[in-house]
Amino acid sequence: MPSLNAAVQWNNVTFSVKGKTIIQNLTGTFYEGKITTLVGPSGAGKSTLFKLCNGLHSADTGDILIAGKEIASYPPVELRRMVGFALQDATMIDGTVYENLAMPLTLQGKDLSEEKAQELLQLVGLPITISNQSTNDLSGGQRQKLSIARTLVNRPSILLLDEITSSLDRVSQQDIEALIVRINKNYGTTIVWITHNLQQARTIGDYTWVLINGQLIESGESSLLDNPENHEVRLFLKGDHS
Ligand SMILES: Nc1ncnc2c1ncn2[C@@H]1O[C@H](COP(=O)(O)OP(=O)(O)OP(=O)(O)O)[C@@H](O)[C@H]1O
Repeated sequence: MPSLNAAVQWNNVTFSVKGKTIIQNLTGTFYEGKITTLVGPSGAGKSTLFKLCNGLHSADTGDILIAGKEIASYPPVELRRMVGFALQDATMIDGTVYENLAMPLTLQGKDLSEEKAQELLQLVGLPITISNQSTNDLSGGQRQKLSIARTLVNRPSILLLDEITSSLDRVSQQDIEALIVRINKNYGTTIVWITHNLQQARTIGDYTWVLINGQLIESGESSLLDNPENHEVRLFLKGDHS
């Protein structure tokens, strides 16, 4: 394997809520500039990993290193800029496309130029003419594209995607998949993508993690999904686990 840098390094990370262990002694790497897909049964702890990764949760024990530095050493604002987060429901403020796009900068007391807004809309495949339209008029696929464009305003080096295509039709899904691959290739952005769609995990991922009961049961190149070594992973892939 060519030598790869760690964008996020997990060393023996454990995290509990109200006495219940949610992430157990997890060690692994999200590689810089690569797409890692994250699969596992419902409740396995996938979204919790993301919250640990952008500072919404703190590990009880173990270390999380981002670009080689302990996560707690980053000021929260810098961490949120470095680590972008897009969710399934693509929450919008009540306002125009432009206002939503500008929001990450507005919150920092900065402006988003018209040129930059247009560049981002074009990048994600939205017509620049919708800039002044209300987000209420957008389709599900358009909202998700806008949500992704909004995370790119801060030029994150790591992008966490939590089931961003699960409520979309097949065509919009493929559109978003192509967009994420484009972002990864054009900007070298490290992508981590939680998905319940195993076909998507296999085709989009360079690497895949299988998380079951808070444990990283198997990880490696995404082709592992064709022939996993672990019995529990085989059961999960057959649909016997969720
Ligand atoms: N704030 C909380 N308080 C109590 N339990 C929590 C909390 N957050 C998460 N959990 C529990 O932690 C476990 C992991 O949840 P998480 O949302 O990370 O799983 P997931 O793999 O992302 O699931 P899904 O695929 O259904 O989204 C679940 O059992 C959940 O109920």
